[in-house]
Amino acid sequence: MDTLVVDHPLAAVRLTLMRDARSDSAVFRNSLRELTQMLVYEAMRTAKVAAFDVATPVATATGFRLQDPPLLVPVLRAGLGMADQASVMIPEAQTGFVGMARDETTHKPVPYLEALPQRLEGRPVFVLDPMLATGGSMLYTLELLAERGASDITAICVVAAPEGIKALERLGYPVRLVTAAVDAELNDDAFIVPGLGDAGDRQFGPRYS
Ligand SMILES: O=P(O)(O)OC[C@H]1O[C@H](OP(=O)(O)OP(=O)(O)O)[C@H](O)[C@@H]1O
Ligand SMILES: O=c1cc[nH]c(=O)[nH]1
Ligand SMILES: [Mg+2]
Repeated sequence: MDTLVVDHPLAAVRLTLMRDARSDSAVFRNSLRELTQMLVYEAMRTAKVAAFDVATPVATATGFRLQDPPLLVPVLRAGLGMADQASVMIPEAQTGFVGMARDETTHKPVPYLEALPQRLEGRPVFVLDPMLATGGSMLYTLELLAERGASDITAICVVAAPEGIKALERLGYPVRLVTAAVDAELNDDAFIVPGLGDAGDRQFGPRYS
């Protein structure tokens, strides 16, 4: 799988604030927003543009517009904290939603929301979820997207575990990964180590199912 680790001092500083257990939810959310800006910027580096003439006050210049703005798909809850900033970066983008929560015993995702276009052939999709741990939640999302014909998918994460990356590679979905870090491993609770804890709880507090 094509994996881009965004290794930049400004990204590292935001990631550090997110990792720091002393950061409160306001600091955590703000750091996630700022980091999302950098991840989306890098994810869009290879986006196709269409050229057109634009009149400056002086002469004609070549201007550019995005040829195929991606569909943004935040995975609730934690991905919600990335959605607004991704839309700021790509104002032309539309947004679909997927919601799921891991069962704390089995670590398998339990879906509760699916709001996506019926057809996604030829349309780039950016899945927004800060955490790729076992990969179960991302795989479920990729399945929904592939069923609708998506074949150009970018998973934008903050921290990825090797186990999750391997799971994505094993199933061979048409996906590339953009992340701020690849961490060491998962612990017995399937949390990423060192990770940053529960990205949903750290933004919003405990989950009420
Ligand atoms: O790779 P996986 O093992 O599937 O774990 C990753 C998932 O866990 C987190 O969500 P969580 O289930 O905690 O829900 P939340 O966002 O509501 O907290 C995270 O945002 C991912 O969606
Ligand atoms: O470390 C982890 C693993 C799954 N979900 C999280 O929010 N954090
Ligand atoms: Mg959570």
